[in-house]
Amino acid sequence: MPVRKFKRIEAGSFYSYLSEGCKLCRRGAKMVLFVTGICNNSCFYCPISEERRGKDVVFANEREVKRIEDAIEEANAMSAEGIAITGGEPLLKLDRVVEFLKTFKDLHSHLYTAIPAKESVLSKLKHLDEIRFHPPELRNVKAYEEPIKTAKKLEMDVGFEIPSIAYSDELVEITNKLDIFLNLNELEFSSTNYENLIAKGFRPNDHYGCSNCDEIIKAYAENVNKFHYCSARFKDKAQLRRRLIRMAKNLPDFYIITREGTVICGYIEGDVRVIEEFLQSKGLKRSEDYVVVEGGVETSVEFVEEYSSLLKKLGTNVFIIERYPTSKRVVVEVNPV
Ligand SMILES: C[S@@+](CC[C@H](N)C(=O)[O-])C[C@H]1O[C@@H](n2cnc3c(N)ncnc32)[C@H](O)[C@@H]1O
Ligand code: SF4
Repeated sequence: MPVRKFKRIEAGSFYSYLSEGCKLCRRGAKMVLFVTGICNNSCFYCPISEERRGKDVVFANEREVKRIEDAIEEANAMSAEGIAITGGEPLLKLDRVVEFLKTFKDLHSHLYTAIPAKESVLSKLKHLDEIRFHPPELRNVKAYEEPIKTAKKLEMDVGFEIPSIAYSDELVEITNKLDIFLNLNELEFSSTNYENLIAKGFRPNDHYGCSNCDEIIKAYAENVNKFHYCSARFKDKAQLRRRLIRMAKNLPDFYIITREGTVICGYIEGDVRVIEEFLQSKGLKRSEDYVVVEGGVETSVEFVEEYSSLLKKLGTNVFIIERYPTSKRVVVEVNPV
């Protein structure tokens, strides 16, 4: 990979230009707002999961959003400094986007879209700081020239963002001519695009990125002035891990935070009323020393180790678990005490 003008190389990612949205994202400080799973395009590489694809669902990171308060709660849980508005196609739900922009107007915002939106639409996106256009399958790139000019006029930072599927002379020419940035994502494999990508000749690497896209990446890197390449490994190893650590730090102190951003704690499974009575009799305070979760209570490792026999006599099951600090609490390891 060429290194001539690139500022930093980390986990395979490198850049000559980094937008404010990318700076925050690299620090794990962006909350991803998935505005709708609906989209009128059908890119062969679209990575959207079955759970979301084609469905009018809203998520803030992994948390399903039924009311705007759910998104606010998630933003607080990770001390978000910015929002990344995506989908599906967010501009198909313009009112929702406008509402999110208003709610989070004090945070940095960037939006992904495959629609070459007109001024009548773009001008409604008040408070939007940054916009990234994606011409589906790199077709009809010219259609984005006017929207790019309009977005610049509206004082947004503007760029293209595409996966590394092919080199496009036209896209590079417009990027340099209009002095915008290009974010090139390493083409990522998912369960929903895997067969399509294999059929087109792409091959996955260890990080579900692309093992045979190097020539395409190199060509963009050599020809685009404001360039940023974001690898699948970087997204997983740095970006996600940093967001997890931010979330973990907002949990009560009894959780042990690992380098990967997971947390380790004691988990007491059983009748919450009985467990709470016991914990409080030992001087533990709710929210500070223990947390009520689905199916039981989480508390410190030391506590469950010390009181496991008594807790079992109360009819509970006692474990030490390692889990993600996210709203879904995905458990990665369980050890009975
Ligand atoms: C999934 S799209 C959703 C928003 C909007 N529909 C769009 O296409 O811009 C968000 C971003 O993911 C990028 N993308 C799509 N498929 C990808 C893949 N398989 N690997 C890496 N990036 C991908 C797109 O270029 C876009 O910038
Ligand atoms: S435009 Fe975006 S959401 Fe729609 S199919 Fe393409 S990548 Fe997926």
